[in-house]
Amino acid sequence: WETELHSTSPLPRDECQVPLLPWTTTSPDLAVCPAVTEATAHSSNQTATDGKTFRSGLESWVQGNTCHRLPNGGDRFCAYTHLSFSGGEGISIITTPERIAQISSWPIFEDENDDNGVLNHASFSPSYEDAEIPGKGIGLIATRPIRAGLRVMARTPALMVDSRALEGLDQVYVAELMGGAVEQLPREHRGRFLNLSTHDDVRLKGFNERVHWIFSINRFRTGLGDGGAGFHSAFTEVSRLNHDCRPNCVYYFDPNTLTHHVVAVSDIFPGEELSVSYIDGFQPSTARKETLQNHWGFPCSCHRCTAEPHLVAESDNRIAQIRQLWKELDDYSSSSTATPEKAELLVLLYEMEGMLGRMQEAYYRAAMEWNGVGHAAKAMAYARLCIDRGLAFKGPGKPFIESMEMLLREPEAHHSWRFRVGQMGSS
Ligand SMILES: C[S@@+](CC[C@H](N)C(=O)[O-])C[C@H]1O[C@@H](n2cnc3c(N)ncnc32)[C@H](O)[C@@H]1O
Repeated sequence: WETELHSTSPLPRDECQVPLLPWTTTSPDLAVCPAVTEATAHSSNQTATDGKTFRSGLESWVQGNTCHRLPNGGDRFCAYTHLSFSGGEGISIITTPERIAQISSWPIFEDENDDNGVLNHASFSPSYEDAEIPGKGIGLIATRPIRAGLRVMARTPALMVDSRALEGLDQVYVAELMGGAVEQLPREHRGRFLNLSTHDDVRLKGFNERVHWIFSINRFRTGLGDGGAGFHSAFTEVSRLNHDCRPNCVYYFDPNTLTHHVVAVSDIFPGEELSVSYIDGFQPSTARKETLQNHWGFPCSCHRCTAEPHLVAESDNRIAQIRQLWKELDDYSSSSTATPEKAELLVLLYEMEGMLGRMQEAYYRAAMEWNGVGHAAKAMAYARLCIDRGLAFKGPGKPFIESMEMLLREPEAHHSWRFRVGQMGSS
Protein backbone atom coordinates (compact mmCIF):
# COMPACT_ATOMS: atom_id res chain seq x y z
CA TRP A 1 0.00 0.00 0.00
CA GLU A 2 0.89 3.68 -0.14
CA THR A 3 3.41 6.11 -1.70
CA GLU A 4 5.53 9.14 -2.03
CA LEU A 5 3.80 11.31 -4.61
CA HIS A 6 5.65 13.43 -7.03
CA SER A 7 4.11 14.52 -10.26
CA THR A 8 2.75 17.45 -12.16
CA SER A 9 0.09 15.31 -13.76
CA PRO A 10 -3.50 15.57 -12.57
CA LEU A 11 -4.10 11.96 -13.56
CA PRO A 12 -3.01 8.79 -11.85
CA ARG A 13 0.49 7.70 -12.73
CA ASP A 14 -0.69 4.16 -12.42
CA GLU A 15 -3.58 2.34 -10.92
CA CYS A 16 -2.02 1.81 -7.55
CA GLN A 17 -1.83 5.49 -6.77
CA VAL A 18 -4.41 8.07 -6.00
CA PRO A 19 -4.85 10.70 -8.70
CA LEU A 20 -2.24 13.32 -8.15
CA LEU A 21 -3.10 16.88 -7.57
CA PRO A 22 -1.15 19.10 -9.94
CA TRP A 23 0.04 21.24 -7.08
CA THR A 24 1.27 18.30 -5.02
CA THR A 25 5.01 18.06 -5.03
CA THR A 26 6.38 15.58 -2.55
CA SER A 27 3.57 15.07 -0.12
CA PRO A 28 3.77 11.63 1.40
CA ASP A 29 0.53 10.03 0.60
CA LEU A 30 -1.03 6.66 0.77
CA ALA A 31 -2.61 4.51 -1.82
CA VAL A 32 -2.94 0.82 -1.95
CA CYS A 33 -0.60 -0.99 -4.27
CA PRO A 34 -0.17 -4.52 -5.53
CA ALA A 35 0.97 -6.71 -2.73
CA VAL A 36 3.80 -8.75 -4.15
CA THR A 37 7.14 -7.42 -5.26
CA GLU A 38 9.04 -9.31 -7.92
CA ALA A 39 12.51 -10.13 -6.76
CA THR A 40 15.22 -11.54 -8.92
CA ALA A 41 17.73 -14.10 -7.75
CA HIS A 42 20.99 -12.62 -6.59
CA SER A 43 23.94 -13.75 -4.66
CA SER A 44 24.11 -12.44 -1.14
CA ASN A 45 26.71 -11.81 1.40
CA GLN A 46 25.93 -12.55 5.02
CA THR A 47 27.81 -10.48 7.51
CA ALA A 48 27.08 -9.09 10.91
CA THR A 49 27.35 -5.34 11.21
CA ASP A 50 29.64 -4.11 13.93
CA GLY A 51 27.32 -1.26 14.88
CA LYS A 52 30.12 1.29 14.94
CA THR A 53 28.54 3.27 12.14
CA PHE A 54 25.72 4.33 14.44
CA ARG A 55 25.53 7.74 15.95
CA SER A 56 23.02 8.81 18.55
CA GLY A 57 20.37 6.62 20.16
CA LEU A 58 22.15 3.43 19.17
CA GLU A 59 22.17 1.87 22.55
CA SER A 60 18.40 1.47 22.27
CA TRP A 61 18.57 -0.55 19.05
CA VAL A 62 18.91 -4.29 18.64
CA GLN A 63 20.39 -5.61 15.43
CA GLY A 64 19.82 -9.02 13.86
CA ASN A 65 22.79 -11.29 13.17
CA THR A 66 22.13 -11.66 9.49
CA CYS A 67 22.56 -9.01 6.85
CA HIS A 68 22.21 -9.35 3.08
CA ARG A 69 23.95 -7.40 0.40
CA LEU A 70 22.65 -6.41 -3.04
CA PRO A 71 24.55 -8.03 -5.92
CA ASN A 72 27.85 -6.66 -7.15
CA GLY A 73 28.87 -5.22 -3.84
CA GLY A 74 25.73 -3.08 -3.53
CA ASP A 75 24.09 -1.87 -0.33
CA ARG A 76 23.88 -4.16 2.67
CA PHE A 77 20.60 -4.52 4.56
CA CYS A 78 20.09 -5.59 8.17
CA ALA A 79 17.16 -5.75 10.59
CA TYR A 80 17.18 -3.16 13.41
CA THR A 81 14.67 -3.02 16.24
CA HIS A 82 13.96 -0.21 18.68
CA LEU A 83 12.30 -1.97 21.60
CA SER A 84 10.90 0.98 23.55
CA PHE A 85 9.62 3.00 20.59
CA SER A 86 6.08 4.35 20.77
CA GLY A 87 5.26 3.61 24.38
CA GLY A 88 7.01 0.23 24.33
CA GLU A 89 5.36 -1.20 21.21
CA GLY A 90 8.69 -1.32 19.42
CA ILE A 91 9.49 -1.01 15.74
CA SER A 92 11.67 -3.06 13.38
CA ILE A 93 13.31 -1.46 10.36
CA ILE A 94 15.12 -3.28 7.56
CA THR A 95 17.56 -0.89 5.93
CA THR A 96 21.27 -0.11 5.51
CA PRO A 97 23.58 0.76 8.43
CA GLU A 98 23.96 4.25 6.96
CA ARG A 99 20.24 4.89 6.81
CA ILE A 100 19.55 3.55 10.29
CA ALA A 101 22.30 5.79 11.60
CA GLN A 102 20.36 8.78 10.24
CA ILE A 103 16.95 7.53 11.33
CA SER A 104 18.09 6.67 14.85
CA SER A 105 19.17 10.27 15.37
CA TRP A 106 15.66 11.61 14.79
CA PRO A 107 13.97 13.20 17.81
CA ILE A 108 11.22 10.55 17.84
CA PHE A 109 13.81 7.99 18.92
CA GLU A 110 15.42 10.17 21.52
CA ASP A 111 12.93 10.13 24.37
CA GLU A 112 12.11 6.56 25.24
CA ASN A 113 9.04 7.48 27.25
CA ASP A 114 7.48 9.58 24.54
CA ASP A 115 4.65 7.93 22.66
CA ASN A 116 4.71 10.58 19.88
CA GLY A 117 1.02 11.23 20.43
CA VAL A 118 0.26 7.81 18.98
CA LEU A 119 -3.06 6.35 19.99
CA ASN A 120 -1.89 2.89 20.91
CA HIS A 121 -1.17 2.96 24.60
CA ALA A 122 -3.24 1.41 27.34
CA SER A 123 -5.04 4.63 28.30
CA PHE A 124 -6.51 5.05 24.82
CA SER A 125 -9.89 3.48 24.32
CA PRO A 126 -10.47 2.85 20.61
CA SER A 127 -13.79 3.60 18.94
CA TYR A 128 -13.73 0.29 17.04
CA GLU A 129 -13.22 -3.42 17.55
CA ASP A 130 -12.20 -6.40 15.43
CA ALA A 131 -15.02 -8.42 13.95
CA GLU A 132 -15.41 -11.19 11.43
CA ILE A 133 -17.01 -9.67 8.31
CA PRO A 134 -18.69 -12.13 5.96
CA GLY A 135 -16.59 -12.58 2.82
CA LYS A 136 -13.84 -10.18 3.98
CA GLY A 137 -12.04 -11.87 6.86
CA ILE A 138 -11.57 -9.66 9.89
CA GLY A 139 -12.49 -5.97 9.75
CA LEU A 140 -13.04 -3.09 12.16
CA ILE A 141 -16.48 -2.12 13.42
CA ALA A 142 -17.33 1.20 15.11
CA THR A 143 -18.28 0.75 18.75
CA ARG A 144 -19.45 4.33 19.27
CA PRO A 145 -20.45 7.25 17.03
CA ILE A 146 -17.52 8.80 15.16
CA ARG A 147 -17.93 12.27 13.74
CA ALA A 148 -16.63 13.19 10.28
CA GLY A 149 -13.17 14.70 10.56
CA LEU A 150 -12.23 12.86 13.75
CA ARG A 151 -9.04 10.86 13.95
CA VAL A 152 -9.85 7.21 14.39
CA MET A 153 -6.32 5.84 14.65
CA ALA A 154 -2.76 7.05 14.83
CA ARG A 155 -0.36 4.15 14.74
CA THR A 156 3.30 3.46 14.14
CA PRO A 157 4.50 0.48 12.08
CA ALA A 158 5.50 -2.92 13.41
CA LEU A 159 7.85 -3.47 10.47
CA MET A 160 9.34 -1.07 7.90
CA VAL A 161 11.32 -2.38 4.94
CA ASP A 162 13.53 -0.28 2.69
CA SER A 163 12.17 -0.47 -0.89
CA ARG A 164 15.66 -1.07 -2.23
CA ALA A 165 15.81 -4.33 -0.28
CA LEU A 166 12.38 -5.38 -1.54
CA GLU A 167 13.33 -4.62 -5.12
CA GLY A 168 16.90 -5.85 -5.21
CA LEU A 169 17.25 -8.81 -2.85
CA ASP A 170 16.18 -12.36 -3.49
CA GLN A 171 12.79 -13.04 -1.85
CA VAL A 172 14.33 -15.74 0.34
CA TYR A 173 16.77 -13.21 1.79
CA VAL A 174 14.06 -10.60 2.23
CA ALA A 175 11.95 -13.18 4.07
CA GLU A 176 14.91 -14.09 6.26
CA LEU A 177 15.49 -10.45 7.20
CA MET A 178 11.77 -9.98 7.85
CA GLY A 179 11.56 -13.10 9.98
CA GLY A 180 14.44 -11.85 12.11
CA ALA A 181 12.98 -8.37 12.32
CA VAL A 182 9.63 -9.67 13.58
CA GLU A 183 11.31 -12.05 16.06
CA GLN A 184 13.05 -9.05 17.57
CA LEU A 185 9.82 -7.11 18.23
CA PRO A 186 8.42 -6.91 21.77
CA ARG A 187 6.11 -9.87 22.40
CA GLU A 188 2.75 -8.11 22.18
CA HIS A 189 3.44 -6.25 18.96
CA ARG A 190 4.98 -9.38 17.45
CA GLY A 191 1.87 -11.35 18.38
CA ARG A 192 -0.43 -8.79 16.75
CA PHE A 193 1.68 -8.77 13.60
CA LEU A 194 1.61 -12.56 13.34
CA ASN A 195 -2.17 -12.46 13.72
CA LEU A 196 -2.64 -10.40 10.56
CA SER A 197 -4.27 -11.83 7.46
CA THR A 198 -2.39 -14.41 5.38
CA HIS A 199 -5.34 -15.48 3.21
CA ASP A 200 -6.36 -18.83 4.62
CA ASP A 201 -5.96 -20.71 1.37
CA VAL A 202 -2.21 -20.10 1.19
CA ARG A 203 0.14 -22.87 2.31
CA LEU A 204 3.15 -21.40 4.04
CA LYS A 205 6.26 -23.41 4.71
CA GLY A 206 7.93 -21.75 7.66
CA PHE A 207 8.11 -18.72 9.90
CA ASN A 208 10.04 -16.49 7.48
CA GLU A 209 7.72 -17.27 4.60
CA ARG A 210 4.70 -16.57 6.78
CA VAL A 211 6.10 -13.21 7.88
CA HIS A 212 6.93 -12.31 4.28
CA TRP A 213 3.43 -13.20 3.17
CA ILE A 214 1.77 -11.25 5.99
CA PHE A 215 3.89 -8.26 5.09
CA SER A 216 2.99 -8.54 1.38
CA ILE A 217 -0.74 -8.52 2.09
CA ASN A 218 -0.73 -5.84 4.74
CA ARG A 219 1.91 -3.33 3.75
CA PHE A 220 1.61 0.36 2.91
CA ARG A 221 4.15 2.37 0.98
CA THR A 222 5.50 4.98 3.39
CA GLY A 223 7.98 7.60 2.23
CA LEU A 224 10.11 9.19 4.91
CA GLY A 225 10.40 12.58 3.24
CA ASP A 226 14.15 12.60 3.89
CA GLY A 227 15.11 12.32 0.24
CA GLY A 228 16.10 8.68 0.63
CA ALA A 229 14.45 5.63 -0.90
CA GLY A 230 10.93 4.86 0.24
CA PHE A 231 9.84 2.24 2.73
CA HIS A 232 7.02 -0.24 2.89
CA SER A 233 5.43 -0.64 6.30
CA ALA A 234 3.00 -2.99 8.01
CA PHE A 235 0.84 -1.81 10.91
CA THR A 236 -1.06 -4.12 13.16
CA GLU A 237 -4.40 -2.29 13.37
CA VAL A 238 -4.43 -0.08 10.29
CA SER A 239 -3.92 -3.24 8.26
CA ARG A 240 -7.26 -4.61 9.51
CA LEU A 241 -9.20 -2.01 7.55
CA ASN A 242 -11.05 -3.55 4.65
CA HIS A 243 -11.59 -1.91 1.29
CA ASP A 244 -14.55 0.09 0.02
CA CYS A 245 -14.58 2.09 -3.23
CA ARG A 246 -16.42 4.88 -1.35
CA PRO A 247 -14.85 4.53 2.07
CA ASN A 248 -15.85 6.23 5.31
CA CYS A 249 -12.20 6.79 6.32
CA VAL A 250 -9.00 8.04 4.70
CA TYR A 251 -5.41 7.74 5.82
CA TYR A 252 -2.10 9.53 5.57
CA PHE A 253 1.39 8.85 6.84
CA ASP A 254 3.36 11.48 8.76
CA PRO A 255 7.03 10.80 8.01
CA ASN A 256 8.21 12.97 10.90
CA THR A 257 6.57 10.81 13.55
CA LEU A 258 6.32 7.58 11.51
CA THR A 259 2.63 7.71 12.31
CA HIS A 260 -0.18 6.49 10.12
CA HIS A 261 -3.35 8.50 10.71
CA VAL A 262 -6.83 7.25 9.88
CA VAL A 263 -9.57 9.89 9.80
CA ALA A 264 -13.35 9.56 9.40
CA VAL A 265 -14.68 11.36 6.31
CA SER A 266 -18.35 10.92 7.19
CA ASP A 267 -20.28 10.38 10.41
CA ILE A 268 -19.98 6.72 11.33
CA PHE A 269 -22.51 4.91 13.51
CA PRO A 270 -21.91 2.10 15.99
CA GLY A 271 -21.96 -1.24 14.17
CA GLU A 272 -20.82 0.28 10.87
CA GLU A 273 -17.64 -1.14 9.35
CA LEU A 274 -14.68 1.25 9.02
CA SER A 275 -13.26 1.21 5.51
CA VAL A 276 -10.55 2.76 3.38
CA SER A 277 -9.94 2.56 -0.34
CA TYR A 278 -7.07 0.33 -1.51
CA ILE A 279 -7.18 1.76 -5.03
CA ASP A 280 -7.91 4.89 -7.01
CA GLY A 281 -11.67 5.18 -6.66
CA PHE A 282 -11.95 7.48 -9.67
CA GLN A 283 -11.64 4.57 -12.08
CA PRO A 284 -14.70 3.10 -13.81
CA SER A 285 -16.28 0.16 -12.00
CA THR A 286 -14.84 -2.54 -14.28
CA ALA A 287 -11.30 -1.21 -13.86
CA ARG A 288 -11.74 -1.02 -10.07
CA LYS A 289 -13.01 -4.60 -9.92
CA GLU A 290 -10.18 -5.85 -12.14
CA THR A 291 -7.52 -4.15 -10.03
CA LEU A 292 -8.92 -5.52 -6.80
CA GLN A 293 -9.24 -9.02 -8.22
CA ASN A 294 -5.82 -9.04 -9.88
CA HIS A 295 -3.81 -7.35 -7.17
CA TRP A 296 -5.71 -8.29 -4.06
CA GLY A 297 -7.50 -11.46 -5.06
CA PHE A 298 -10.99 -10.49 -3.99
CA PRO A 299 -14.10 -9.48 -5.91
CA CYS A 300 -15.30 -6.08 -4.77
CA SER A 301 -18.59 -6.34 -2.95
CA CYS A 302 -18.81 -2.70 -1.88
CA HIS A 303 -22.05 -0.78 -2.04
CA ARG A 304 -21.00 1.16 -5.14
CA CYS A 305 -19.81 -1.86 -7.14
CA THR A 306 -22.85 -3.99 -6.34
CA ALA A 307 -25.49 -1.32 -6.96
CA GLU A 308 -28.21 -1.70 -9.63
CA PRO A 309 -26.66 -1.63 -13.14
CA HIS A 310 -28.20 1.74 -14.00
CA LEU A 311 -26.69 3.25 -10.84
CA VAL A 312 -23.28 1.78 -11.64
CA ALA A 313 -23.57 3.25 -15.17
CA GLU A 314 -24.46 6.68 -13.74
CA SER A 315 -21.47 6.53 -11.43
CA ASP A 316 -19.20 5.56 -14.33
CA ASN A 317 -20.54 8.54 -16.31
CA ARG A 318 -19.80 10.88 -13.44
CA ILE A 319 -16.28 9.50 -13.17
CA ALA A 320 -15.72 10.07 -16.91
CA GLN A 321 -16.99 13.65 -16.46
CA ILE A 322 -14.72 14.20 -13.46
CA ARG A 323 -11.67 13.00 -15.39
CA GLN A 324 -12.53 15.30 -18.30
CA LEU A 325 -12.93 18.24 -15.90
CA TRP A 326 -9.53 17.49 -14.34
CA LYS A 327 -7.99 17.84 -17.78
CA GLU A 328 -9.66 21.16 -18.45
CA LEU A 329 -9.15 22.68 -15.02
CA ASP A 330 -5.53 21.59 -14.74
CA ASP A 331 -4.72 23.14 -18.07
CA TYR A 332 -3.16 26.48 -17.17
CA SER A 333 -2.34 27.38 -20.78
CA SER A 334 -4.00 30.26 -22.61
CA SER A 335 -6.10 27.81 -24.66
CA SER A 336 -7.69 26.25 -21.57
CA THR A 337 -11.46 25.89 -21.53
CA ALA A 338 -11.62 25.98 -17.72
CA THR A 339 -14.18 28.17 -15.95
CA PRO A 340 -15.22 28.64 -12.30
CA GLU A 341 -18.57 27.03 -13.16
CA LYS A 342 -16.77 23.90 -14.33
CA ALA A 343 -14.83 23.81 -11.06
CA GLU A 344 -18.09 24.08 -9.12
CA LEU A 345 -19.51 21.26 -11.23
CA LEU A 346 -16.47 19.24 -10.16
CA VAL A 347 -17.29 19.93 -6.50
CA LEU A 348 -20.84 18.70 -7.07
CA LEU A 349 -19.70 15.57 -8.88
CA TYR A 350 -17.25 14.68 -6.10
CA GLU A 351 -20.10 15.01 -3.60
CA MET A 352 -22.47 12.94 -5.73
CA GLU A 353 -19.81 10.25 -6.10
CA GLY A 354 -19.36 10.12 -2.33
CA MET A 355 -15.67 10.99 -2.61
CA LEU A 356 -15.79 12.82 0.69
CA GLY A 357 -12.17 12.15 1.61
CA ARG A 358 -11.00 13.93 -1.52
CA MET A 359 -13.19 17.05 -1.50
CA GLN A 360 -10.08 19.20 -0.95
CA GLU A 361 -9.03 18.45 -4.54
CA ALA A 362 -12.25 19.91 -5.94
CA TYR A 363 -12.26 22.87 -3.53
CA TYR A 364 -8.69 23.69 -4.54
CA ARG A 365 -9.64 23.86 -8.19
CA ALA A 366 -12.70 25.99 -7.41
CA ALA A 367 -10.56 28.42 -5.38
CA MET A 368 -8.04 28.65 -8.23
CA GLU A 369 -10.69 29.26 -10.87
CA TRP A 370 -12.50 31.96 -8.91
CA ASN A 371 -9.24 33.66 -8.10
CA GLY A 372 -8.24 33.23 -11.72
CA VAL A 373 -11.13 35.45 -12.80
CA GLY A 374 -10.54 37.91 -9.98
CA HIS A 375 -13.41 36.92 -7.66
CA ALA A 376 -11.62 37.07 -4.32
CA ALA A 377 -14.59 36.36 -2.02
CA LYS A 378 -15.57 33.11 -3.72
CA ALA A 379 -11.93 32.06 -4.07
CA MET A 380 -11.40 32.58 -0.34
CA ALA A 381 -14.51 30.61 0.56
CA TYR A 382 -13.26 27.60 -1.41
CA ALA A 383 -9.71 28.06 -0.13
CA ARG A 384 -11.05 27.82 3.44
CA LEU A 385 -12.90 24.60 2.62
CA CYS A 386 -9.80 23.21 0.92
CA ILE A 387 -7.62 23.98 3.95
CA ASP A 388 -10.17 22.52 6.34
CA ARG A 389 -10.49 19.19 4.49
CA GLY A 390 -6.84 19.13 3.43
CA LEU A 391 -5.58 19.41 7.02
CA ALA A 392 -8.02 16.80 8.27
CA PHE A 393 -7.52 14.27 5.50
CA LYS A 394 -3.92 14.79 4.34
CA GLY A 395 -2.23 16.27 7.41
CA PRO A 396 -0.23 19.48 7.81
CA GLY A 397 2.67 20.71 5.72
CA LYS A 398 1.29 19.93 2.28
CA PRO A 399 2.20 22.37 -0.51
CA PHE A 400 -1.39 22.73 -1.73
CA ILE A 401 -2.51 23.75 1.77
CA GLU A 402 0.28 26.31 2.01
CA SER A 403 -0.79 27.68 -1.37
CA MET A 404 -4.40 28.02 -0.19
CA GLU A 405 -3.26 29.74 3.00
CA MET A 406 -1.40 32.27 0.90
CA LEU A 407 -4.49 32.82 -1.21
CA LEU A 408 -6.58 33.32 1.90
CA ARG A 409 -4.16 35.90 3.30
CA GLU A 410 -3.97 37.97 0.13
CA PRO A 411 -5.83 36.71 -2.94
CA GLU A 412 -4.48 39.49 -5.15
CA ALA A 413 -0.89 38.46 -4.35
CA HIS A 414 -1.51 34.77 -5.10
CA HIS A 415 -0.05 33.52 -8.39
CA SER A 416 -3.53 32.56 -9.59
CA TRP A 417 -4.94 36.10 -9.30
CA ARG A 418 -6.73 36.87 -12.59
CA PHE A 419 -4.60 34.34 -14.46
CA ARG A 420 -7.63 33.21 -16.46
CA VAL A 421 -8.65 36.71 -17.58
CA GLY A 422 -8.39 36.93 -21.33
CA GLN A 423 -8.18 33.16 -21.73
CA MET A 424 -10.48 31.14 -23.97
CA GLY A 425 -12.80 29.79 -21.25
CA SER A 426 -13.20 33.03 -19.27
CA SER A 427 -16.08 35.33 -20.00
C1 LIG B 1 -5.13 -5.49 4.55
S1 LIG B 1 -6.08 -6.91 4.72
C2 LIG B 1 -7.53 -6.34 5.53
C3 LIG B 1 -7.84 -7.13 6.77
C4 LIG B 1 -8.23 -8.55 6.53
N1 LIG B 1 -9.65 -8.66 6.19
C5 LIG B 1 -7.91 -9.43 7.74
O1 LIG B 1 -8.65 -10.40 7.96
O2 LIG B 1 -6.91 -9.18 8.41
C6 LIG B 1 -6.53 -7.12 3.05
C7 LIG B 1 -7.30 -8.39 2.78
O3 LIG B 1 -8.61 -8.32 3.34
C8 LIG B 1 -9.59 -8.84 2.44
N2 LIG B 1 -10.50 -7.76 2.02
C9 LIG B 1 -10.31 -6.44 2.22
N3 LIG B 1 -11.35 -5.73 1.76
C10 LIG B 1 -12.22 -6.62 1.23
C11 LIG B 1 -13.47 -6.49 0.57
N4 LIG B 1 -14.05 -5.31 0.36
N5 LIG B 1 -14.08 -7.63 0.13
C12 LIG B 1 -13.51 -8.84 0.34
N6 LIG B 1 -12.30 -9.03 0.94
C13 LIG B 1 -11.66 -7.93 1.40
C14 LIG B 1 -8.82 -9.39 1.25
O4 LIG B 1 -8.55 -10.73 1.50
C15 LIG B 1 -7.53 -8.58 1.30
O5 LIG B 1 -6.45 -9.23 0.68
